[in-house]
Amino acid sequence: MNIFVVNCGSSSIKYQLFKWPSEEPICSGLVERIGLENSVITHKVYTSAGEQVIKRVLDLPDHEAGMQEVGALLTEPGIGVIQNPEEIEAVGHRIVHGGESFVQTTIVTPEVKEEIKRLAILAPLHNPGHYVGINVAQKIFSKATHVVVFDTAFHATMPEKAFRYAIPESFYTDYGVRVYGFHGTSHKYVSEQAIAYLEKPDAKIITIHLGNGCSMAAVDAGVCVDTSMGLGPLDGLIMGTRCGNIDPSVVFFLVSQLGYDIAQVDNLFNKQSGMLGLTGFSDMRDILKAIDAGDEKAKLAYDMYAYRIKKYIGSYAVAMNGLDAIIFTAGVGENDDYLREAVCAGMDFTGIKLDTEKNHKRAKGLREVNLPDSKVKVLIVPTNEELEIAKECFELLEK
Ligand SMILES: Nc1ncnc2c1ncn2[C@@H]1O[C@H](COP(=O)(O)OP(=O)(O)O)[C@@H](O)[C@H]1O
Ligand SMILES: CC(=O)OP(=O)(O)O
Ligand SMILES: [Mg+2]
Repeated sequence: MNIFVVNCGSSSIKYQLFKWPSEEPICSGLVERIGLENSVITHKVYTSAGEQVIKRVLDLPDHEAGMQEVGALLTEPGIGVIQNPEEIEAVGHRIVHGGESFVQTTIVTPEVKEEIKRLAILAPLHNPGHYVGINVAQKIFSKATHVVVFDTAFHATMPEKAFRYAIPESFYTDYGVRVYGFHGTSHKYVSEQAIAYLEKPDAKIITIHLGNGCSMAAVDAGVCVDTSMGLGPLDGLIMGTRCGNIDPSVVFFLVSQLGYDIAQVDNLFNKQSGMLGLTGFSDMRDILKAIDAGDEKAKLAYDMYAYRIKKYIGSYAVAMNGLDAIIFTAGVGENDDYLREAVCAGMDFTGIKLDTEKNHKRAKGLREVNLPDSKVKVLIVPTNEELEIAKECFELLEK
């Protein structure tokens, strides 16, 4: 079976085509910097002779333009991996927010699409892209069964003391106002990889997913017990354009003193804040360049970003009463060695001792970058949300 997986992030589309059940990747790709100048498509075709990489720079204003470009690449003469889009039998879509209605992997129906669209109120940076992604993919892969896999699913195991907010109960019971948590497919995938690597099914692990959106999870014996994002993907860590954890008093101040309306507050916190608000750049590579050029604001923002992660490591280690491993994953977590160093610096009392030399080495795959006497393993585990989604997709269709 050919399973095509689409992961529309806030600024990117990741996609991968798999042969299933052999789990063989046929091609994959990444559309980056959507909505910014010079969007880049990196498309990889896997053959017995090796990997063929096709890179194209073009301006892609939105997810729709990106998806169309991806569809054309799959069948392009010379590099195409299929003759006809009808050869794709299933498409798995990554969906950030399924609200109370959807937690389990589900086949796309018009009702499912409407609910995903409606939930854009809770995930304004993601659900609109997902909705467009499903519609465009349904046109291109019209013969395929389309399936949605939710970011929230892995967090459904959290105990009530972790997922409830300290506001009157009726907001939870009547309206579902609670912590949902996101990036679940990634937290699940990397924690399972680490458990297998450590050969320790009862390991206490903190997963640190640092992409454009950033979140952490406390995973005890394979089960998520807490996570840093909340009702929507805005709480917790400092992100590319999102502020993360902030005192709600700031909202009162913006509204009562500065005359903001709620749409402006939403726009400020989701799109103009985080690293963008602090430095003028949302992409960590631009921030690293600015730091190199002596930009003090960029340096402060980087320190703040790392400091926020440290605080969650501390609280999750205490919440689980122990810690066997921390995992860095996603764009920043996997690639930014200076950030990993900044997070792990001065944490010896927790048992975390980074091997700076190993940490700076460029390498692929799961790797351990702690010193031999570190009580806590420091792991870099490349996430593979696409593989996990294909797996969920296949399991559903098999039933
Ligand atoms: N070599 C690198 N060094 C530092 N940051 C990097 C590097 N490569 C990618 N990133 C950062 O990773 C982030 C995107 O991560 P990704 O997981 O692809 O995000 P998303 O899925 O949310 O779109 C960007 O901020 C980008 O700057
Ligand atoms: C939930 C979320 O923030 O996703 P992303 O990192 O893809 O923006
Ligand atoms: Mg992502």
